[in-house]
Amino acid sequence: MVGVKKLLAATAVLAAARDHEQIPLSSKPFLSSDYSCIHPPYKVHLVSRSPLVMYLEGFLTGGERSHLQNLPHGQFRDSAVAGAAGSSAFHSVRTSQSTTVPRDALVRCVEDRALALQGFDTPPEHLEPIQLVRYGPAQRYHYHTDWFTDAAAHATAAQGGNRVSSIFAYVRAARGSTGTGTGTGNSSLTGGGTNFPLLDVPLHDERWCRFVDCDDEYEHGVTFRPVEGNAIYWENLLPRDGSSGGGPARGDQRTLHAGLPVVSGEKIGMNIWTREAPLPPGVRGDQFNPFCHIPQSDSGTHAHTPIPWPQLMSHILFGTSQANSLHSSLHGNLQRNLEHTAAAAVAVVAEATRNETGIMARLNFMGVILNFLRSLPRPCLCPRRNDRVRDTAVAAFLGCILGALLVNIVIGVQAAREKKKKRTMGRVVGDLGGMGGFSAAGLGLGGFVPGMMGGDKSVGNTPVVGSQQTFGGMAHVQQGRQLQPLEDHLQQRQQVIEQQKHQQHQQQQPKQKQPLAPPPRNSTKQQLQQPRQQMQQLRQPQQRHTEPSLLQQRQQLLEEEEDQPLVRPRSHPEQQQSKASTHRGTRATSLPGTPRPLEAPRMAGLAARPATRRRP
Ligand SMILES: O=C(O)CCC(=O)C(=O)O
Ligand SMILES: [Fe+2]
Repeated sequence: MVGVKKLLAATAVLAAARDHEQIPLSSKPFLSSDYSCIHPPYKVHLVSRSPLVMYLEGFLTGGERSHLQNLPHGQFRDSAVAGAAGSSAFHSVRTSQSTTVPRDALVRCVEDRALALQGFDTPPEHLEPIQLVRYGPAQRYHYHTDWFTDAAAHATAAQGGNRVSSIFAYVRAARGSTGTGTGTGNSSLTGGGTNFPLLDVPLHDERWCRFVDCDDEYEHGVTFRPVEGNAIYWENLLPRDGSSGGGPARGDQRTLHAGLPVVSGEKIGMNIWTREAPLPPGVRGDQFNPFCHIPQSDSGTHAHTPIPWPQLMSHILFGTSQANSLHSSLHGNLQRNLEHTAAAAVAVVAEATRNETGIMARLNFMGVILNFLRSLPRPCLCPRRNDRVRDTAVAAFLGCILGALLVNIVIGVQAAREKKKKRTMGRVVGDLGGMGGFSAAGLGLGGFVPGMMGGDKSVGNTPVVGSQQTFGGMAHVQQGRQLQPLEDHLQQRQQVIEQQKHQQHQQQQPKQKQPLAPPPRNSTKQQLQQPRQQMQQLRQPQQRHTEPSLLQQRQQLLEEEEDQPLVRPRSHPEQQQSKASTHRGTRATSLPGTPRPLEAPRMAGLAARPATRRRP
């Protein structure tokens, strides 16, 4: 027993040291016990009623932003998108990097805010783990929807259904890398706006220009400028009107959007996605994992209240009364806190068999293993990457076997001295099996089994079922034939723009080439109205078209356009800044393969057209 106690003491020191290490420096202030969740008085501005889009001014506090900005760089991985048949894939449609955020007190505070925004009825289990996405120069996220277009693969009832809503918040919009920690504003970020091409909202008031690119063409929909701390909220699914026949809710195509390329500087955004139903156990990372579990207080705010492990271990080692008190002190959390329940059970059994020294030693050692596993740093047992879960689980398992061997050798030596060889050998074999099984069970609860079930469900930034990446809509890009609805929208939209530009081009032809009667006085209005009517048709939800088209074509056009930015006359210095801030030149008007219109008439046409959002 003396040896075991020494082992306990060593374990305590090791665990305490690791517990200390696990908190990154930048996170300390927010993870300390005196952190309290205070929601900022953010303002809500309605952008669109249908689809519901709201602009949230000041959604994140400065402290929250700097905490999120200072996450270790290594945690960001190349973003993946949902592939066909439920797989995920890395694709040029998303060149940014992303990571999920550990659910510390600060992150849970932001989660609570996101839930409160959506009413008080959405349980936290509907929230996907919060995702950060980081863009450097030239990085972008092409047009996509956040709702899963391939619902059968990503949005079954068992997977929590589809994404009801999205909140995209600007965590950082500044120059340089987050490593410098100088997230002081967005003065040096250019590009990186969030564009909703199918949003049909006339934002005429000048006050919008702080948040949207007022200099943008009407046909481009709405481009939100990346303003630190602000966020966009939108609803992804159409209201159920009976036409879905009790089937899955349909996604709203008007929520198509893109993260436009960053030209210079760095942008970090944050995705908070809410599902229709609770996510399966394990996806949120800390719900059914006894080693990672953080109980929820009665008030609904999350509180991390584990019993210090040395205290827990002393309960296990000494006597029933402590075990009982431990049991009662855990009463409120029993159902959610399997770890403590298991430890208490070990203590109770140990107490009941106190007279049997051998059994006592074994049970105690099991308690030690349990507590040792529990005392390991959370990134170790609740790692952010699934492969680390596996590695750690395997390593811990081997450690347990070794530990069991050691104890049994000690017991064996003692027993041999007492000349009870036969009995000892039986006990050694029994101990090995028992402890190995116990260790496996503990590890299973601790993350191994959740990691195996359904692939990757632990918190992490590797491909994980429906939670760790932006999957929405990107199955379109993977499989051409699935692209149809959104492609069609984009192609038709492109055609409308094309047509409009063509008309303008015609109008700009020298007079001698148009010897016929001058156009009626309202011709300009007609020109503008016709495409606008067409655009409005496009923006109707659920409109289906059958002509084939390619989303990539539009992306190629955008790239071409960025390579050759247009110089346009600007009337206001703020307009120039606004334009520069999102790097939105006029979009190309021709399909790939067709010659680009000549620059001069195109510019002349643009100059003649009062189609920007900003009104005089
Ligand atoms: O970066 C942006 O502006 C938008 C990002 C986005 O839509 C996403 O991550 O799903
Ligand atoms: Fe998105």
